[in-house]
Amino acid sequence: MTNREQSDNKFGRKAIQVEEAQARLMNYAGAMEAETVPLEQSLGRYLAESIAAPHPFPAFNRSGMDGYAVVASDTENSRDGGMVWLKVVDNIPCGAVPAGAIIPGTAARIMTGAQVPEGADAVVMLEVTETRDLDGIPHVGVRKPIPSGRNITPLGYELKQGEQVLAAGHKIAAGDIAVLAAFGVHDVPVIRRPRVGVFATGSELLDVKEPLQPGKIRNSNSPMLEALVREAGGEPVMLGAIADELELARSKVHSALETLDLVITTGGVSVGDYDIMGDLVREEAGDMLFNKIAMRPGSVTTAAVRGGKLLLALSGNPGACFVGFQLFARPVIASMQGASESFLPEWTVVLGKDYPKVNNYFRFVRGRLEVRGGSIYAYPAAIDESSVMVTIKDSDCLIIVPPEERGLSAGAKVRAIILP
Ligand SMILES: Nc1nc2c(c(=O)[nH]1)N[C@H]1C(S)=C(S)[C@@H](COP(=O)(O)OP(=O)(O)OC[C@H]3O[C@@H](n4cnc5c(N)ncnc54)[C@H](O)[C@@H]3O)O[C@H]1N2
Ligand code: MOO
Ligand SMILES: [Mg+2]
Repeated sequence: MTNREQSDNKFGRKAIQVEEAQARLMNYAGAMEAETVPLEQSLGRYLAESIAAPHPFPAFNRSGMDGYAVVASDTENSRDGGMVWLKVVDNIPCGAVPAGAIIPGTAARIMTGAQVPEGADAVVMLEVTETRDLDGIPHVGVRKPIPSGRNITPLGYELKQGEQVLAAGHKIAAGDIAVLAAFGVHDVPVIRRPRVGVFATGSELLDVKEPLQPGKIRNSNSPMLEALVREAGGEPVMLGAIADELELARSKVHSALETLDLVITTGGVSVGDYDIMGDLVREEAGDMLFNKIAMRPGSVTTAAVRGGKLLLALSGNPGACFVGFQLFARPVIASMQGASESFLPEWTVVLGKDYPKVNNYFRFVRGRLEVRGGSIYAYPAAIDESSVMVTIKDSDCLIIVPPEERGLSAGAKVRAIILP
């Protein structure tokens, strides 16, 4: 047993791997109920059902140009530079229904987006036509043959009726909203957002509005977590900060878990005298999922289940709190919204500069991505200790540094988790 393992054992802690911790959490991160939201509020929500096209799209043969709808074979005779004159029998603006079919020798003036009349199989663009009256009747002259189908988008070109267009669990983006609107889905079936209680523990914590006092710090993790929960699609319910008192924490946790869907705390999970969240979870060992993970930062991240609901106790150290959220809270919140993909994407990137630090755990290093010469580079933050807050803002990825004997050199291929 290593020294580290001996000391973990003394405190009733046994480190598990990141994937194992994630898997244990996901067992309790089932999707919430479905609800409907107005289309204009559906951005970023996860679809509760798949959506199939209720009708073909487009629902009629659509003109792609302003010009004349013609029978293509009529224009054959213009092959040798001769002009073919067609009788103009209709004028079809967008939104109108053609008066009748086009027969050989006739044409209809038509606008972009308007319904192509029966019989017509091509649209000649306005710029290559001439007009004149013959016997007081308007005629259009076409100088070149046009192939059948030209400038017409056929019915069902984009989607056939019944074709699945959006899958359940898909996160709705602007393009999806266009699809839903086009199909008349004004009440969108989505999974309810989980209500996520957030509170901080720490007798040193001041509110953002309070003046600084000796030995104290402002609570920066709570507002950060509020933003992270919102970004992940959850509905944050801010429960303030409490002093490091076990009974206070116990009643806060219990009441929050009774009314909310998930509770996230920050602080007090290590082995210090006032690390009450660690004690709280240990005391109710039957409920504990884990209290040590083989990772840095955030090794002390702790989780428990009560009444089927998750308590995720993140470290107080800001860097560890942030990383713990991205690795554990974000996928849980996504999965509770029925997301088909709960985890952040991982890319293979090139390490931009040496990373000499080593340890026997996986390390998730805050980094910045840069594209150069067709390759994606990731630069580790200048200071990335767990206790450091300020470089969180400079990071758009977490570089995964495996537990190696030696550090990594610039140019090494590494995996990186891409932050939203
Ligand atoms: N003897 C040991 N000491 C520590 C160990 C260990 O294994 N043995 N682990 C270290 C590691 S790793 C971490 S990470 C921290 C975890 O600390 P806690 O989760 O118990 O967090 P606190 O003790 O409450 O606070 C740590 C640090 O973070 C600041 N903090 C706390 N809450 C907030 C907040 N809401 N906003 C901003 N900053 C916050 C707090 O003031 C402390 O500076 O333990 C190590 N120690
Ligand atoms: O494991 Mo602590 O959470 O490094 O930073
Ligand atoms: Mg502590």
